[in-house]
Amino acid sequence: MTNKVMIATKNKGKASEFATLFSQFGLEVSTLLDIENHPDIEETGNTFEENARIKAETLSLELNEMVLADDSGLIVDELDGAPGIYSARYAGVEKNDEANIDKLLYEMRDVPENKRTARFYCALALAIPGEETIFVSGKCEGKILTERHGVNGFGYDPIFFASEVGKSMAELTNKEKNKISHRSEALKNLEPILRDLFIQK
Ligand SMILES: O=c1nc[nH]c2c1ncn2[C@H]1C[C@H](O)[C@@H](COP(=O)(O)OP(=O)(O)OP(=O)(O)O)O1
Ligand SMILES: [Mg+2]
Repeated sequence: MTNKVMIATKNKGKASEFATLFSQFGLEVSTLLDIENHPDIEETGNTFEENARIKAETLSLELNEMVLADDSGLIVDELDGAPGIYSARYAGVEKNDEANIDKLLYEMRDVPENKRTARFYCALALAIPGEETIFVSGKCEGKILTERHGVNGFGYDPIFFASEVGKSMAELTNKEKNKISHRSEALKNLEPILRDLFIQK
């Protein structure tokens, strides 16, 4: 077994977090960003898990190797769970973080502090050729801020107040975020499976 994990993502923020997280296991990561001109894999599912499955299995079939995929997003209680699986395209244009934040701040403009609860959710799918795809998930509880704080991270991080640390996600270093994030919690749940797969035999 190689010491590389292929991740079906084009998101640089995720790629960087996974690189740090997997380095703890002595594993390196590659992503769709390393494959020249790879087309986007369309997310046609109705749940985070379905979309993670589509991304992982599509690339796994194409490469005939094990592939991990992450489908994640922000769930806002006052907005009945929106933007949810549509987080990346909330403002209409695909993957425009600034426009997505602006839209969310606008939708939440009249919502008082005690009703601004939200959570990040991450579904991971691990597709292995010839085997059933494995799913794990993680979440991170917080609140939607009324303006941007911090410059680190990606996506909605500047307006997500992480309750556990009392700061916005974008005020955390990559290492600090990895201690509390939905993504790291999901990966912790995958750890025993990864150990089995990568154990030296
Ligand atoms: O830790 C996070 N901190 C801030 N924002 C986050 C985080 N995790 C997910 N998010 C947001 C970004 C994007 O608006 C959506 C993910 O959408 P999602 O389809 O899973 O990822 P994506 O399209 O950016 O990359 P890809 O599908 O190639 O993995 O949720
Ligand atoms: Mg996506």
